[in-house]
Amino acid sequence: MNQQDRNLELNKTRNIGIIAHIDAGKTTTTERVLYFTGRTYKIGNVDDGNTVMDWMQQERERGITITSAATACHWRDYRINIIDTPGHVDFTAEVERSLRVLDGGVVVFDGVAGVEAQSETVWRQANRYGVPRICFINKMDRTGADFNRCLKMIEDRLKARHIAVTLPIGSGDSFGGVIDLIKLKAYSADGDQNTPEPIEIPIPTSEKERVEAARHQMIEKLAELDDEVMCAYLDGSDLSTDQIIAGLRRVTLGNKGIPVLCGSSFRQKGVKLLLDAVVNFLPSPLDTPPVVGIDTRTQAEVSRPVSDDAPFAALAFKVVSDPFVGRLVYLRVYSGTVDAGAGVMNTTRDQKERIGRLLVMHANAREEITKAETGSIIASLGLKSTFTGDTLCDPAHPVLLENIKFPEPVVSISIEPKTRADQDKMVDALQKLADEDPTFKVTYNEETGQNIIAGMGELHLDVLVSRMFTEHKVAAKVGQPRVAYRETITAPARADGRFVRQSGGRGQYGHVKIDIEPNTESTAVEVVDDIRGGTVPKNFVKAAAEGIKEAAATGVFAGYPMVGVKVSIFDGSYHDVDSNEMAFKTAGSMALKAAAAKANPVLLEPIMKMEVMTPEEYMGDIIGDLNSRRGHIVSIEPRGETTMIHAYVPLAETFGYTTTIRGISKGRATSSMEFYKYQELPANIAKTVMESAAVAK
Ligand SMILES: Nc1nc2c(ncn2[C@@H]2O[C@H](COP(=O)(O)OP(=O)(O)OP(=O)(O)O)[C@@H](O)[C@H]2O)c(=O)[nH]1
Repeated sequence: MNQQDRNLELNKTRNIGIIAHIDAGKTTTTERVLYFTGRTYKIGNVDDGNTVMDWMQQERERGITITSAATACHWRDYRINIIDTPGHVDFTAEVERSLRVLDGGVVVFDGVAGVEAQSETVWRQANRYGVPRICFINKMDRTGADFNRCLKMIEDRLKARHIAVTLPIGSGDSFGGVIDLIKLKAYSADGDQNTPEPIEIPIPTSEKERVEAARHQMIEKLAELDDEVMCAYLDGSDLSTDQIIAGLRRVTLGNKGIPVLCGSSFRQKGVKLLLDAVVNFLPSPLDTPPVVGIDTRTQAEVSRPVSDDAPFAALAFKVVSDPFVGRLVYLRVYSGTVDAGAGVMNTTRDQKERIGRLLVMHANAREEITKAETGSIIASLGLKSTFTGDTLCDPAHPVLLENIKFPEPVVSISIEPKTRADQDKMVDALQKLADEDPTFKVTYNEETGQNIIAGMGELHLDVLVSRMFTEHKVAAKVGQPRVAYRETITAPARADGRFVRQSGGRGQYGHVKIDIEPNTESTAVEVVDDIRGGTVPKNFVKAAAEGIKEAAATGVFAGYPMVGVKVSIFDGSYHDVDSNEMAFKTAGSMALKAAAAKANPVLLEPIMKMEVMTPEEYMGDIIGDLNSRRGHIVSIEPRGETTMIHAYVPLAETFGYTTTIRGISKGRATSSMEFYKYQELPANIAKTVMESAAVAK
């Protein structure tokens, strides 16, 4: 297909994510973007609960973004596909999956709070995916907002080379607009949606010197990072606007520097310049490297060019049960095109699938299309067994792209419906929610007869339980949250697993010898076949390895999954008649249990990285409370009139924390936390946990 036949030239497409810490203003910024790009005709406000992006009832009630809705809009003659990602770490899966499919990111910061811990996490995630970024220092109208402090924090905490391309005129109450350092123009506000230009004002005389210095600094930094700009700079010639933009684009795409803008989304200042920056500096799909996957026929690595003419390959990155249209699967098309109604191959599940309808999503409105092209982000209907992370491709050119990695849940609760009659409805609703959210797991505990749900934090589960009520009309009672402990070993050990039964006719015989040792590098349980001289046939070793893995998954001494263990099966014996795979599976499991018992087993507990922002007067009480929760205070920093406390706290001690700090601070302190790492549980607490695990059995 040539470029003219396309809906839009590929170089005029931007797939971006707006990513940031909770409350930095992502939703408000996205709303303004949608307004200026003409997709919404009324400005929505988060606080009134009428924004377009936060369309789920839950989000409206809580004023937070839970799912990342993909939405398409047009700016100048570019198409921008935006994925709104939530800032709450409990919903980290959303950020992870978005980063995987996006080409560029807009990182929004609160002008007062600056770089917060969660932004550091997201920044690191974005580094991992090599996503080029620009920054937007929002909320410059808030008292205490400080553009320079934010720049310094970007440098110190994110270790990023920032290049300020706009300057604020004043801040807080006197925030009067934004100066564009590239075009050397000042704007008081964005104006309405009928023009792409903001409302221009003369550069205030009092700002002239500062503007000159900042522009000089911008060009100098750019010259340091970009050879072409350096040449022009050394020539002594004045750089043109186009030269500066092209230089900034190269530096951003090369992840060498980060253009930084500022404004106030709420007051509609600086958002149109931000849109210009998105199209000027962030990559089009053509700027990203070709996607790499495995040819499932040959197992060879293959790369697919970013072209409509290449075979179709796409990644499913989100599943939503839409109450009106059904199961929507969001796809990022990496190469080729696909028609509505086409038969495709799901290589992750080795299954044929049929794409029904294709939709471009505009927040909560949808537009039907007949063909999805390379580089697009679209939603499809009709896919029955495609899940988040799956690859869809042309059946004649099968390719498997890397799956999206999600963290394992760290907290679980039991759940039962309020009325017996609702049991089936509840299970169905939970399955639908788990289908949408890869960090939410539903299991049934045979021993207790309870349904267990597990997720990334108390809030995560709380939101899912309320969604079950609002969207699926099932009311449920939940138990106390329980920590997802892990088992591991701290010393090497060796043991035999011997399973022998002799009862009448054919008996059972399985025997393996194993060595186990801790592996702090990984959370996996790795089993290797070290059998020499065929003392045990391969298929029996494989069965024993399966037995070891199964035993490790359900735990060997306290019923929690085992992590970080290396197992080597180095010897054993078999019997010509009595040996079979089942017997070796059991022997493997017995060997692991015996070896683990000798290897100083310990329980690990999840530790959360917590951040509390509080007025100074409550600091003492909050720290006292954190200490009583086995918390470890990492740092205390003044931030304007508030104080930021960083701490590590065991997850088990954080249940109900939001209510506690609300009490201590009369509602003025806020906290956020995210999973940090697993750490050995103190012996006295481990004893209690093991005793209660024994009782539950
Ligand atoms: N003063 C001021 N307030 C703002 C600005 N932008 C957003 N806010 C307010 O900040 C709060 C959080 O804004 P959101 O847009 O919901 O932030 P978010 O980052 O999307 O938050 P989550 O969706 O919960 O992750 C709301 O009360 C907004 O009205 C701004 O430019 N200035």
